Amino acid sequence: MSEFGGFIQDEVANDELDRIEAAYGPLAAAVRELVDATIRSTVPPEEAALALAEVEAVVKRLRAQQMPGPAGVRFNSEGRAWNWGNAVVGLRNAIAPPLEIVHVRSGLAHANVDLGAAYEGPPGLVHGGATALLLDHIMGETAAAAFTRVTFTGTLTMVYRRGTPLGPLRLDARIDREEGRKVWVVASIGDEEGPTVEAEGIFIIPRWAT
Ligand SMILES: CCCCCCCC(=O)SCCNC(=O)CCNC(=O)[C@H](O)C(C)(C)COP(=O)(O)OP(=O)(O)OC[C@H]1O[C@@H](n2cnc3c(N)ncnc32)[C@H](O)[C@@H]1OP(=O)(O)O
Repeated sequence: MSEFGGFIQDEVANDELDRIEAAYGPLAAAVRELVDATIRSTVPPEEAALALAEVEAVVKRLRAQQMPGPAGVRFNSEGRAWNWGNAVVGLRNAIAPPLEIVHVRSGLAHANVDLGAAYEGPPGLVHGGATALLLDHIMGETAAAAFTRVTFTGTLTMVYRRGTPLGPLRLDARIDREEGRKVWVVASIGDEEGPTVEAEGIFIIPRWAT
């Protein structure tokens, strides 16, 4: 294994990656269910205590073999890249919705997502930090121009026009302009009535990546 700016070359074969993802993807989906069920359950406390013992047993089973730190962003020489722990798109991260981003072309992307009880801020509405999280990520991927370059968020501005209801939402992002190592991206998240949050960001191609 070797590392470039935190991106790790890890020669796991594609068919082995498929096997791992086929097992861990559904596991993460079940943990997302667990998060939602834990928030919304109305079973008596004694029943919750029994559930705790079962969850602790599962944690123990998974802790039997662990990576020493976070999952990182990895790639192999077969052209595959994976970021299983990513907070927005990570296949193995139950905190990630996960967002499935469609890159229409370089610099233009959208995504549909359904946010449930785990993303609540004000009653019935998405937490303002959660909308910023999702927007930051889709904007970052958009700035990266179909993964042909590395970009980091430099400045992010959010305008919250109205509350974002929990439920089905759509995100849109596009590159507005570029100048040297700076890429301006505009984006929005909203429901069927239109945008609820509009964002503008300056994404920087770091000096070390040029
Ligand atoms: C595909 C993966 C998608 C990932 C999506 C998620 C996106 C993220 O959340 S990234 C994580 C959050 N962001 C960070 O942690 C970034 C932390 N900051 C840094 O690493 C650095 O400060 C970095 C990379 C932004 C800039 O560093 P560096 O390359 O040394 O910039 P530097 O040479 O000083 O400046 C280059 C240009 O950018 C401008 N610039 C630098 N920092 C900023 C900033 N924060 N905001 C606006 N402009 C900036 C400079 O003014 C300069 O402009 P000009 O060329 O006109 O003079």
